[in-house]
This record gives sequence, structure tokens and C-alpha cells, in this order.
Amino acid sequence: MRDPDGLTARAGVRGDPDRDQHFLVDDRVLDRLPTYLQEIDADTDHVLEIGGGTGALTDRLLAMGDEGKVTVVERDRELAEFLREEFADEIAAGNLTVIEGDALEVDLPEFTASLSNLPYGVSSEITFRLLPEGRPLVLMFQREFAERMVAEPGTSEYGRLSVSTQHYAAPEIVETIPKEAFSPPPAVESAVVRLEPRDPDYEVGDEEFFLRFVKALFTQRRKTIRNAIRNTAHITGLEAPEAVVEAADEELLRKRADAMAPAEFAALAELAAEVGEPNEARAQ
Ligand SMILES: C[S@@+](CC[C@H](N)C(=O)[O-])C[C@H]1O[C@@H](n2cnc3c(N)ncnc32)[C@H](O)[C@@H]1O
Repeated sequence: MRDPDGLTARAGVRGDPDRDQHFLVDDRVLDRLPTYLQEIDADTDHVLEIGGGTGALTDRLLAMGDEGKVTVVERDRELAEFLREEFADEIAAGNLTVIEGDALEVDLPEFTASLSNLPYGVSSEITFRLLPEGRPLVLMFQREFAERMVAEPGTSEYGRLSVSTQHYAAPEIVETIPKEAFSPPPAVESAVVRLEPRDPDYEVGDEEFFLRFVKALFTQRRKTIRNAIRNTAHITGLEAPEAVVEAADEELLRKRADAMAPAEFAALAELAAEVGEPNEARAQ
């Protein structure tokens, strides 16, 4: 296994925090990460890594299986070039592909699972690019963000991020990671989240409307659902918010967004779609 300090020395770079570069240097953490996919028998035939850095995690991914392929996306030109040199044999053998570019813009390959120490500045955007693919993901986040992803209704961490994450997957924090595991250390602690794809325990006809509706109601998290529906027509695009308030269950209308279970949001979104005259052109 390649030594992470040796990789950084050969790359001749120092991680630049302004470019979300915090390289994992703790071998024990690097060794554990692949086990979070193996524990759930994830298909690791083609693992996608976002943000390869100097390749410490890429190296662990390549060691996961004989047949498996790895694709790594790295935006930094110098680092992408280093990865191509350092892993020239693996690339020649067809085991590794390096894509140089922004993970929010490049075409992603079909992958069977992803294991990534994400660039924290764009972790949300990347995660919501990966989640709809319905593959197992093991991703590293700032701890506070991870806690919001897994939060349950009725807690202060519960919000739009919890509902939208849990719409696609069952998330679980499998490990918290101290700053010292990285070079340079980030400002805050990190956490590894495993996201196992699953269908939610409710049905929504229009996923986009549902997610927009949830986002809107959480912008008014201190208001009752009744007032939140009335105040957010510019976000939901509802032409007739009052009709939703009239048709909805009184008990639900008295709640606040942070007390609403995902299935309750879904039922209300279905009702709003039915009687509230959603108009996409009106939604901001
Ligand atoms: C937190 S580091 C992780 C590096 C390496 N995987 C490790 O664990 O040591 C994130 C990496 O993502 C890269 N990066 C930042 N923004 C990116 C983007 N939008 N698309 C792809 N890579 C990005 C950075 O250059 C950096 O190498």
C-alpha cells in the first residue's frame, strides 16, 4: 500500500484549504474506509472517487478487488497530472481512469458505488448529483453537515437536508474523524456517512415538486405549516396556497416543519399538487 506522506512528497504539493484540499494521512482511517462498502456487500466493480488529491484513497480503492475498476475525478490540473503519473501502471492495465475536471460538470461514468473524501465546499451539490443514481455511497463530510443528513424529526439538526437525503437513501454516520487525520487539518471535525439506496416509505408523483415544497416549508421553520404554506408560494409555485390550507388536516397545519416526518411532507405535497395549482414558471 502506498504511504500517504510519500504520495504527498512525490506530488510535491501542499494541500490548499482554499481549494478544499485536505489530504487523508491516517493509515488506519484509510484502511477502514473500504470496509464500510464491504460490510454491506456493495458491488465494487466500478468505484467512483470524487476528489482524488494525491491518491491515498485511490490506492485503497484499487486494492479492494481483483476485477474492480476505479474512476477518480480531480479538478486540480497538477494533482490530476500527478495521479496519471503515479498510477500509470494501473491506468495501463485498465483498472483506473482519471478524469480531470469539476465533479459538478463532467460526465460521470456509470458506477456501482462511490467512496470519496469530498471537497467540503461543494459536498452538498456533489452528493445530490450522486444520490439519484441509487448506488451505495460512503462519503466524508464536515461533521455538522453529516449530523444534519441523518437527523430525525423533532431535533434541531432536522431540516431540508435530512428530508432530501433520506428521500433517496438510508444514511448512517459510521465514523467521526478528527482534524489530525488530514494534512492540512480542516477547521472542523469530519464524519463518514454511509448512504444505502432505498425507496422511501411514501410515494410522490412529482419528485421535483416534493423537494421544492420541503425546501420552501423549511425556509419558515419557526412558523406553523399553515403560515409556511401561505408565505412560500413564490418558492413552491402554488397559485392557490389557500386551497391547500383549506383542504389539509388541521393537526398537520398546526405543526412546524421540524416536527413533520418525511411521509407527512409527502402527503401534504401530494395534496398541494392536487388542489394548490402548482405552476413551475412561478417557482423561484
Ligand atoms: C478533501 S480532498 C481529498 C483528497 C483525497 N481523496 C484524500 O482523501 O486525501 C478533496 C479533493 O477534491 C478536489 N476538488 C475540489 N473541488 C473539486 C471539484 N469541484 N471537482 C473535483 N475535485 C475537486 C481537491 O483538489 C482535492 O484534491
